[in-house]
Amino acid sequence: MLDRIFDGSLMPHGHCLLWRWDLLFLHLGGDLLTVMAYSLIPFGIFYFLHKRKDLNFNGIAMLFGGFIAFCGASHLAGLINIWHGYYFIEGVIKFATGVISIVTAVCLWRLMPTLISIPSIDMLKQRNAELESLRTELEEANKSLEEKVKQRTQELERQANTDTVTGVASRFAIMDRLSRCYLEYQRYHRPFSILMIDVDHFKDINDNHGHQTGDTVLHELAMCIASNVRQPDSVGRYGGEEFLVILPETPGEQAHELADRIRLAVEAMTLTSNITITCSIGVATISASISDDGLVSRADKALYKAKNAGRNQVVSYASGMADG
Ligand SMILES: Nc1nc2c(ncn2[C@@H]2O[C@H](COP(=O)(O)OP(=O)(O)OP(=O)(O)O)[C@@H](O)[C@H]2O)c(=O)[nH]1
Repeated sequence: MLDRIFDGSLMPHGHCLLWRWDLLFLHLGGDLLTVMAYSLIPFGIFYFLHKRKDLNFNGIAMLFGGFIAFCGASHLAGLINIWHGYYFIEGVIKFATGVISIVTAVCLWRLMPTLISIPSIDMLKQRNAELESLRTELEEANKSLEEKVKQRTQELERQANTDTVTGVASRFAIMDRLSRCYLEYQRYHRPFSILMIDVDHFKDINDNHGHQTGDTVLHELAMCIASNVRQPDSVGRYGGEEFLVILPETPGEQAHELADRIRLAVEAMTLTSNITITCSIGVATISASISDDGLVSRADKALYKAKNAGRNQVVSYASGMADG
């Protein structure tokens, strides 16, 4: 059997071409170029697949590469057979080429729907443009959402920091300011004072004129206090009819003077409800021995003293008063 396969004694193909140089040149040149090309193409395919591992056409590409390689081998056998008669080997190679070609063709047709569904460059460009416009829309929506969140956060912060009845700082905000003043005092030794202001007999206003009027009085009082302090000072509602004023860079004596100015201004105030009110004020100044809470407690003690002494007066905390 092997003898038959490797029997090169059959008539070489060159005899059919009558060994004419022009025919030999055409067959030889054509086959040689084809063999070279058919050897390079499979390598090109394998190199491409190696570089593009994301493509899922490995099977068909390998078949295609194999089919080309076998075609090249057929042409090579044809070349050899010009001088030798190995037609059996050429036949085997041709048959194998035929089989692999048919398999490749069948696989190609089966793959056709997938291949056709691969989007064209134009389709990809159009999809890309659609995605770009979608991205722009999303960015704009995101911007407007961020703006709304920012506005809402500012609004919530404003609500948390502002007392709704009086319009001055809420208890939370004024206590926060006090903590910061205290930290600054600890770090830079900047003195500051506080005033605790309380309306005298405010309960009577509520009882005689109603809660609504009471609210209006609190609002007008807050505005009066705010208009009598400097820009760096802070006014906040400590609770009920009590107001806390923080006076940065203000020693006790100046704070007392300012408190008395406020007291007089409140006394002279013309309220929309035609009521007159007075207030009592406790003054305390920071010192090394106390905390911010201790300072509030001292102002409360001084206020208590002012109330007990007959109201409508200012009392500064003195060391004789017991700390609360
Ligand atoms: N209208 C109004 N009244 C309030 C508010 N918060 C507290 N009050 C009232 O303020 C009054 C405080 O009364 P008291 O603590 O007895 O003090 P006072 O009547 O001012 O008497 P002295 O402080 O001792 O001069 C109470 O009647 C509370 O109901 C508020 O937001 N609005």
